[in-house]
Amino acid sequence: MSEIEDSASLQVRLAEIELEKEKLKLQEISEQRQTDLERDRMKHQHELELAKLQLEENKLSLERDKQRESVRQTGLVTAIQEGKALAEKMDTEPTFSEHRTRRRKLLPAHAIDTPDPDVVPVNSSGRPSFEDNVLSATGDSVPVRGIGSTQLNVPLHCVNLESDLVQGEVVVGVLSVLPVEGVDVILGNDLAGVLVWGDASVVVSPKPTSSGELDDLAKRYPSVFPACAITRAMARKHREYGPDHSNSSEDLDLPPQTEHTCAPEPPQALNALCDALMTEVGRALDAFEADGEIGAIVITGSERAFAAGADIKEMQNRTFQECYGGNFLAHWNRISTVKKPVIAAVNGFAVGVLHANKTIMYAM
Ligand SMILES: C=C(C)C(=O)SCCNC(=O)CCNC(=O)[C@H](O)C(C)(C)COP(=O)(O)OP(=O)(O)OC[C@H]1O[C@@H](n2cnc3c(N)ncnc32)[C@H](O)[C@@H]1OP(=O)(O)O
Repeated sequence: MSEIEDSASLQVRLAEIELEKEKLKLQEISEQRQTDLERDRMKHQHELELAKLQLEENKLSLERDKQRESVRQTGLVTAIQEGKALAEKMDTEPTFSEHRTRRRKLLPAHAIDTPDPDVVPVNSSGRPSFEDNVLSATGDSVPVRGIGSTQLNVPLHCVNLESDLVQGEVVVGVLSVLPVEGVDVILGNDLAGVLVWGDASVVVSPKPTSSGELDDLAKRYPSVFPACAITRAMARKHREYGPDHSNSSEDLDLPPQTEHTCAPEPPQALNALCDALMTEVGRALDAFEADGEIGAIVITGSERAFAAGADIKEMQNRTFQECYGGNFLAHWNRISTVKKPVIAAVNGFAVGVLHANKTIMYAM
């Protein structure tokens, strides 16, 4: 073979190889396309399946809603009819709840029969047969105080109630026996709102709940406790109507009261705590503390004001340094060192700074 022929056949071979390579590439691309197409097809089929299932579910749910609505309508009619009959019966036959019905007519709620699996069916007596249908149980329970303060754990059930007070599914605690014969469901205020109220009764002659026995402290300090019980109202009654009309000290067998009046000169309507007044208060406190007959001290003011605070007229010309350095108001501290109980019977304005047992109070 000549060299030219060799070269030509080599080139042909090379061209064939190139061709082969191109063919393989095309095949690869075609296969890839096939795979992509197949994947897309499968994906679309899957989506279609899902859409079909969703449609089916929607249809079922629509059907169930329709059934529920129909049951609700039937139950409502039944409950209204039963309610009317009961209301008529209640009008002629007063029962334990007579006082309630006089104020507002209450109709008992009844559980109604329903094909819905999560609602309790009722038996022929109208009482829900909870034991027969455990599907109504929520799985929860609540502690309830029973007779004699015993604690019961009451299972919670989901029931369908139809009454004038409550409609629809509610969660209730279930007891095998209810305390009132003929009553199947007792509604609390949380379900029935303000339409249900307790059996509050008015006591015509109230009796004190305590035995009237004095406690230990009252026995140890007999003069202190009755004195502490004297209120401003009693003191005023004593002042206004005199001892003859005051039933306070005599009826309670209190020790005699000592009254001390401190009035500034000239008298100030609002008891501004001027120097003279506070000096007089200090003197009275000394005397009361020394008097063994006095167990406690009650400080009161006038009808309009307990006190108008420090006397502004006295203060107005003094500088801060004068007040602070000169122990201005130092004699006020006497009230915080009294060892007997001091009670403030406050009426009207109580302004400024009050010292009481080392506590400083701002009041108005
Ligand atoms: C220990 C310290 C530093 C303190 O206590 S500081 C607190 C000092 N006290 C005050 O700032 C209270 C001042 N008083 C008042 O804000 C008003 O009088 C009150 C208590 C709200 C009552 O008001 P109103 O009912 O309108 O009565 P009002 O007409 O003001 O007072 C009646 C009279 O009491 C006088 N008065 C009232 N508070 C007074 C006071 N703290 N010092 C001297 N006079 C006083 C007042 O000047 C008036 O006198 P007059 O009839 O001669 O004009």
